[in-house]
Amino acid sequence: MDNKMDNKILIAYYSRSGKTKSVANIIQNIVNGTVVEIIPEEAYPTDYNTVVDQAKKEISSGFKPALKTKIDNINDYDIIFIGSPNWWSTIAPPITTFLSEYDLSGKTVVPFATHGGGGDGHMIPDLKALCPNSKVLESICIRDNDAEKSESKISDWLKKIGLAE
Ligand SMILES: Cc1cc2nc3c(=O)[nH]c(=O)nc-3n(C[C@H](O)[C@H](O)[C@H](O)COP(=O)(O)O)c2cc1C
Repeated sequence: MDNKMDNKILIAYYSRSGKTKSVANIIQNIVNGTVVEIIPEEAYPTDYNTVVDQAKKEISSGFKPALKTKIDNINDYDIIFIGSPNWWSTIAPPITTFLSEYDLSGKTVVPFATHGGGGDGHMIPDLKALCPNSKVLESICIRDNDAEKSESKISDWLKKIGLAE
């Protein structure tokens, strides 16, 4: 697959503290495509303990925060990378909103995640449940402190799943 020829790749991510953003940018450098940051209308608190508490409540109640980010042309994309930090072993609520707002049926979805030591928990089954009619490729999960220096790992993964040469 020559991704540099068709620009039908979307790389959508949520990142509160920049780690998932770094991974998104590394992916973009390799596969090209359009990077879109998923921004909630209300930013999450910068204080760690406050956001951890808030996230716990949001996740347990299934809260879907409104998004500032709107994608008008989602149907232009065939391959959609979706990046999230691990929050309480699952995807961050803005990603839950994103997957609920956009119908990705028939598209190829490529999850990527960052974590603080717990790996990807149940992020992938939770994500798959929100896009049941998509083809979900093998994901990658990067430790937060390794995000900026994970180029070769990311490149190997992209080759393995057939999205890089
Ligand atoms: C609200 C919250 C919950 C988190 N829960 C987990 C967790 O359950 N397991 C884990 O390994 N890391 C957890 N982390 C750490 C983040 O997944 C990790 O630092 C991630 O790389 C942050 O990504 P970002 O910089 O793109 O926001 C949590 C962080 C936050 C803010």
